[in-house]
Amino acid sequence: MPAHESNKVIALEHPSGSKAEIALFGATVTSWIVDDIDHIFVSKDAKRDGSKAIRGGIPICFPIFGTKEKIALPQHGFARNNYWEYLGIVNDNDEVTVRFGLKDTQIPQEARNAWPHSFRLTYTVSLTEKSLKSVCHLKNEDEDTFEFNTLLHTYFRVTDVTRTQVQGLTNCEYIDKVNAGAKLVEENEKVTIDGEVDRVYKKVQDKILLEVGDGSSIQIEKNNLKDTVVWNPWVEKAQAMGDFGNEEYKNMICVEAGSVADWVVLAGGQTWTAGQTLTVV
Ligand SMILES: O=P(O)(O)OC[C@H]1O[C@@H](O)[C@H](O)[C@@H](O)[C@@H]1O
Repeated sequence: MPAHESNKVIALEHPSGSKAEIALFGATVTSWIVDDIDHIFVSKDAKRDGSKAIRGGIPICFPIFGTKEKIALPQHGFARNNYWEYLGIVNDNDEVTVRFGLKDTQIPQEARNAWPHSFRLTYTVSLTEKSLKSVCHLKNEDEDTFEFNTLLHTYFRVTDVTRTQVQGLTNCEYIDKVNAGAKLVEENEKVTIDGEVDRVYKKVQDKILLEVGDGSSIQIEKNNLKDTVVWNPWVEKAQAMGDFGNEEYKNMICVEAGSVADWVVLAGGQTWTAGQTLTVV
């Protein structure tokens, strides 16, 4: 991709005034504005030249989440680190939809060697007055079965993370990544943030609610995704990240819908569809 196109962004506008922007790099949603408020966080220090996954927005983790010993891919896989093909916008009265595509032939040979499968990933982002829907369609173009993980790594913009609350995780088992991977059960009715949090909640109900802390809430509804990751880097991790401001942990919370605790198995020739809808309520 020529350098001048490396930060190319597709803009969506709905007749109601809601707006969204999606970067071709990683097909990463970088803005979602409803009633003049941008609900998506992107760091002021995010790299926007294709040299690194965009720090913020909704990067897509695929085909792995985190790192995997046996698969020599960078953390969270290759989908967020490559340019996707722009497949066009469709406008109808109720929603504006854009489509992007990523195939194995579009990713570097090194990544194809690490995860040697033929696939076609189509990603649609639809904007309505109050909602943003993201859907992944994955086709296994091999004859053999493959396994993968995927996750919509959504960074929400908040004014004070200590005032946010996540509702809907009660009684879910979770892996506490800041506690040596301890397996715990969520006992709180609402999850709050007052320190570093990095948890993989398993088998989560499809509708959960993020109370932003200023009176507004965002409903996060996932479809065909089992798990929810909640992440805030807090002080030390924020300082350690080169593409994240030292104080920015106060203004974001990641609530990430995915299937990451177990592999998803997709037989040759089959298609798998999953996604999330965010709605300002
Ligand atoms: O720095 P990255 O690769 O974008 O990852 C950010 C975070 O992403 C979260 O989803 C993970 O649970 C964290 O462990 C990780 O630190």
